[in-house]
Amino acid sequence: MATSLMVRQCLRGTTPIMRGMFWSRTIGKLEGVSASLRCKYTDASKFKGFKGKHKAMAFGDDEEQDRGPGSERFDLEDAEYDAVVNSAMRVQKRLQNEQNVLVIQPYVKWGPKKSGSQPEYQLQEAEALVRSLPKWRVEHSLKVPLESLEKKQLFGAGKLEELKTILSDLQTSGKLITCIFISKGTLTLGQKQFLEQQFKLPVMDRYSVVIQILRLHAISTEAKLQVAMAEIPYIWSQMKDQEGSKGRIYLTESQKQMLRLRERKLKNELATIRSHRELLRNKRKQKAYPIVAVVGYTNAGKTSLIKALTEEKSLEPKDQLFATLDVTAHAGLLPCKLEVLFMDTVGFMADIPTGLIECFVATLEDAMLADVIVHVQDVSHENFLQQKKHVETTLASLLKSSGVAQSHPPLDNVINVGNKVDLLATQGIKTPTGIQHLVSSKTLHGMHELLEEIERKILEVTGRRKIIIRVPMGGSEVAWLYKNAAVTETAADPEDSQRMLVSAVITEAKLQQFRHQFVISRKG
Ligand SMILES: Nc1nc2c(ncn2[C@@H]2O[C@H](COP(=O)(O)OP(=O)(O)OP(=O)(O)O)[C@@H](O)[C@H]2O)c(=O)[nH]1
Ligand SMILES: [Mg+2]
Repeated sequence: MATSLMVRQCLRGTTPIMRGMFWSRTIGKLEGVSASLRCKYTDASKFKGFKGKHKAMAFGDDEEQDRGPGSERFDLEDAEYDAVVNSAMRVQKRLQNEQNVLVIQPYVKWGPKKSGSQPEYQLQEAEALVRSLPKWRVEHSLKVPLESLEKKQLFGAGKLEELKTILSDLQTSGKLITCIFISKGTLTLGQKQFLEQQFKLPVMDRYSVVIQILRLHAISTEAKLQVAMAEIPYIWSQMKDQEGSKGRIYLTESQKQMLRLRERKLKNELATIRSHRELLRNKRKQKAYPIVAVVGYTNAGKTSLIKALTEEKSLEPKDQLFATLDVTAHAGLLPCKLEVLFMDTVGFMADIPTGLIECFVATLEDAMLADVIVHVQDVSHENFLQQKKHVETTLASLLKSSGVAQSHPPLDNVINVGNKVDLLATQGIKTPTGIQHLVSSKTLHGMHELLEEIERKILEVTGRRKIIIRVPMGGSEVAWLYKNAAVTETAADPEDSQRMLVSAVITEAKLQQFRHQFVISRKG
């Protein structure tokens, strides 16, 4: 049901001939794979052996597939909840409006609480978060050194006066600031209320800005549920603060009950989706499609790289943080013509509160169970080494906490790829330490070499071999090979007109089976 629905959806816009081709080639072979159209690379010479045949498949963009058949629908729209989340996050209603934002990046100058990232880069990232929201723009931004980020009112009296003067100078110089983004994970409700009184403007923290972006970018049911789930710890934390510091009750008993019920329902719903996802994963494993997960820091070019590797036109890279929130799979061909699935994933980012990340961890399970992981890094970014470190540390801890590490080799199946090489000075580019391939998803530089490396790694980790085998013309051997291996080429045998040469990629186990069935039994 799920497959046929998705296939039907994906075939919209294709011609009858294409549809015919699709049904005959795909059904019973690729589970849940969508439209397959031929198209050429702009610079095909760079892609020897990779002719551009591809298919795209999006796990997570089909509701039936997301949820599993027969599951009940959970309505995310709830006026009572909206009232609660709006007051906790403050900005929902203003999301559609234009905002001129003053970005403040507080940072600890010395001591153990000093962040690993330099404040310049943290500020750049904070600005990029604001720019990821349509109609929001950075009117002014500044870094503020502090002794600690844990003070009750965040800023001391002197610093606060300084900031108020800066704000009033900006207003008098004609810059109309409409809200203040303090780029710290979470501000307590007390801090927010105090600062809003002082600045007479709405104040947002990193958690609430990221949630706004995620809400906008969530497309699939799973992503929407995950974002809804990610909001709940934030509301609880804001409520706790209000009760603790002021002794007032921020949520009524019925609102608390509503929140608990919503949390429970979301958990159940996500659990159902995840068990269905696991089922799909197992099906894919049975079909023996090797899987290449593409991971990396947000905006590194993961989606662009997959688009370049698969020619999948529907993929839309965007200059926004957290543009991709759904794990999607896109079929591509390796130079040996073996079909593989490239999985696009959610980007990583430093200084994101744990409550937020946790909701997206399960989405990354598919990536963690992949045969090969391509770690895309933006080598044109000044801070790319720090970004690399952040992704590696997070991936390693995800592997450990999810228990995947026991069943899967630790990150030794990773290929480190440096993307956006076209943005580096052309003279004397040196491959940075730890990077195996320098590529440009824009100019397609280095793509063929990368595909060859992916192929080498895939064959190694999945125990597959490339073989050329001589079989009787039209015999059952050929049919067997088509069923059990990836046949990449067939040709007439120049030495024997009764035989043909079949090139195939096959696992060692299947090769043994072939020998047993056709070579040994014939001898016997
Ligand atoms: N110049 C240049 N720009 C690139 C290259 N690869 C990607 N970009 C640009 O970088 C931006 C981000 O690209 P995406 O592919 O969306 O990045 P992503 O890693 O998928 O980002 P998220 O999904 O948000 O985590 C887009 O504006 C791309 O056009 C490249 O090789 N060269
Ligand atoms: Mg993306």
